[in-house]
Amino acid sequence: MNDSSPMSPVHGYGGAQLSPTEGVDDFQRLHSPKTDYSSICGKNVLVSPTEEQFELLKKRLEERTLDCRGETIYEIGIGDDGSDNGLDEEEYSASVATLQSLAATIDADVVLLRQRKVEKGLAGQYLVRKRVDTSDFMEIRVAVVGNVDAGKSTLLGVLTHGELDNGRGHARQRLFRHKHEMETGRTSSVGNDILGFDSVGNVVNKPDHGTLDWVKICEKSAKVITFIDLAGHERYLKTTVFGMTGHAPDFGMLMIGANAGIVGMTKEHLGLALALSVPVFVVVTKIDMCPPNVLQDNLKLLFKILKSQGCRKVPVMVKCADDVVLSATNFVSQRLCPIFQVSNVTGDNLDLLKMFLNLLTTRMTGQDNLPAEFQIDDTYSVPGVGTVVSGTCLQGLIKLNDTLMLGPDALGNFIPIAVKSIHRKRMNVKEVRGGQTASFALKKIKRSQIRKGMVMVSPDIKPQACWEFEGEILVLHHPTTISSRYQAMVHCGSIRQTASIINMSKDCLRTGDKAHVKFRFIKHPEYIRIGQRMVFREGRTKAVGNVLKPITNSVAVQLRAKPNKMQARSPGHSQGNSNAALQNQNPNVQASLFKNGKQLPSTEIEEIKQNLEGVLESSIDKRDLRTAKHQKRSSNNPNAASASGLGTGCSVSNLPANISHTAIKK
Ligand SMILES: Nc1nc2c(ncn2[C@@H]2O[C@H](COP(=O)(O)OP(=O)(O)OP(=O)(O)O)[C@@H](O)[C@H]2O)c(=O)[nH]1
Repeated sequence: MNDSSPMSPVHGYGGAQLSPTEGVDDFQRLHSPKTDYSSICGKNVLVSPTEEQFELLKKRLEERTLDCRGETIYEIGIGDDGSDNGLDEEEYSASVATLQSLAATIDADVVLLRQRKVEKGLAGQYLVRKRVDTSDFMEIRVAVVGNVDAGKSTLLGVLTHGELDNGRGHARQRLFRHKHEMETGRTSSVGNDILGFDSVGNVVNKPDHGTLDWVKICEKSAKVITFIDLAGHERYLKTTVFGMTGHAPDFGMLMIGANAGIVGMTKEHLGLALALSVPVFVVVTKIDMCPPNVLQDNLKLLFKILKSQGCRKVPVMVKCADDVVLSATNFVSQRLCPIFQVSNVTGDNLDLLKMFLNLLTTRMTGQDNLPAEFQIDDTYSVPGVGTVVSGTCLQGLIKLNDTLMLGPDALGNFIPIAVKSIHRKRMNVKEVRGGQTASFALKKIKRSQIRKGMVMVSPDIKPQACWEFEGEILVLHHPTTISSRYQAMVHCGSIRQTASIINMSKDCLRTGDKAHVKFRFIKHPEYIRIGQRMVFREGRTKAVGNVLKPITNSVAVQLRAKPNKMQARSPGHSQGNSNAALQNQNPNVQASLFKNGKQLPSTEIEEIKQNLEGVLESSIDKRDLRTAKHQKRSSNNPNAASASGLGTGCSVSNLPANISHTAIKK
């Protein structure tokens, strides 16, 4: 059955997935035995279906709701080929009645979204959503971005607390998490706010004296929107990038103040969402206080930017309920960019925005039978509970008391760990599945052993950490050129670590260049997956791309870690930072290179080096390289010619003895 058939979801709804699970569902669907739905293709099938057709219709409905985590949108009165559209009033009512009985069999409600006159009568779109299950709900994550003062926190305050703003920051007060945020009115951290909808699309948030009870909201909701409130100020860009990558948002809500227009970080945030393939919708706030000509000029510029080559979006101004349905049902296609104009003070168009949020559907629809993967974005130590980690389940199903592999630690190891309890939005649950965020209380582990960027995965995955990985990047901005050894922060999922370029397919990269690049993390190994989106940035320098290949077969030792003060004072460090870095990275080496605070004689170091042959890889920083080159020149040793390969990360064992030795000594 194709998408335009009378009993099929609207085209594009619920289709796209995030990269980690991309393709898996489709593959399984294509290869599982298919049911033949050809007998329920006609636009009249709902008018009076036979028993057999009814069963097929029910099966189809169940499949579709399962696919979209509990809901789907149906079209009534649209023929397969699109040429014979519409039903007369009687047929239409009979079809709606059939849809309602079908929905009742799967414990779902039916809500009319949009009805219209077509060539031969009526056609309509209906939302079929499973009724509330007090222990489960669909979760959609929306990252809220935009320049400082665009009204992000205010809008979230108004949406989640149901009270309008006074134009002087009243509504945002409840959302601030830090004293300095209260004082300055600026968001600095990644915050979460939730908005719950029941099965018929009503908002369930009911603040009690200004406070929201998350558990109550979740119990009453069929769908919960989690807003990831990000900082607008440039100073907090690192945190904002982390929010966009680490919290795996389904959508981005770009906020623009009507009077200020596209200023400051607006373009930066839009570019970030585009780079991470997060579909974006725009909310223009403060329309109550903006002169019409300024608003028009700013909207004109917004349209121009969205349509430009870099964005290639189709902007759609949402002015009525029909526009909402059309844009929500076609939104995941990523081309469409719905634009709302709202006021947090007068409440103008907030209904349309709420309706749109109610219709958004998750982009992660992974299957439960895939091996579980959970990325950690925060850690806590909760009195009486112990160590708690929060994050997003990227795929699979995690149940209470499951044992998962947690890691990688500084040595790249994963350890088995049991899940003691699971919370979703502060609600105690027994399981969490792909696309949902959760917090786990863990057994027998200290908070200090866990960091953001670690993962918890099913032992079936046999996870491996990597120091190095290959990626394909596009440089969005760099004032001059990027060459080998350039270091910047890699953001990839919840990983946030400086990495250096060890080699690349071009000599140097300028703004707009694409290249195949090999990266090396400088502090510790990480768990990354093929196809993950990544951002590589330092200040305003920015490159985006994909992970092509984690290099998991070697535990590379880094010789370029910055010496910390302790190391600088250590006797070994007075002879160079390389040994200190070796110490940092590998306790096996740590024990051996220094004894009683004194560096071992070079012969012994050489011996250790040989023992580690085939295991350790090293990179040598600029200073080491210079020293190596200097040594090469002064000794005029023909073997030293291979030192030119140092920049690409030779292994210690491959280096000519004098050079590796010198590098270690230096
Ligand atoms: N008149 C009017 N004022 C608004 C509206 N929305 C927000 N404001 C005011 O704009 C100011 C800034 O709003 P915030 O919500 O703090 O802006 P923000 O985007 O969250 O700023 P950061 O947290 O620093 O990124 C506050 O004083 C709000 O009261 C609106 O629709 N109309």
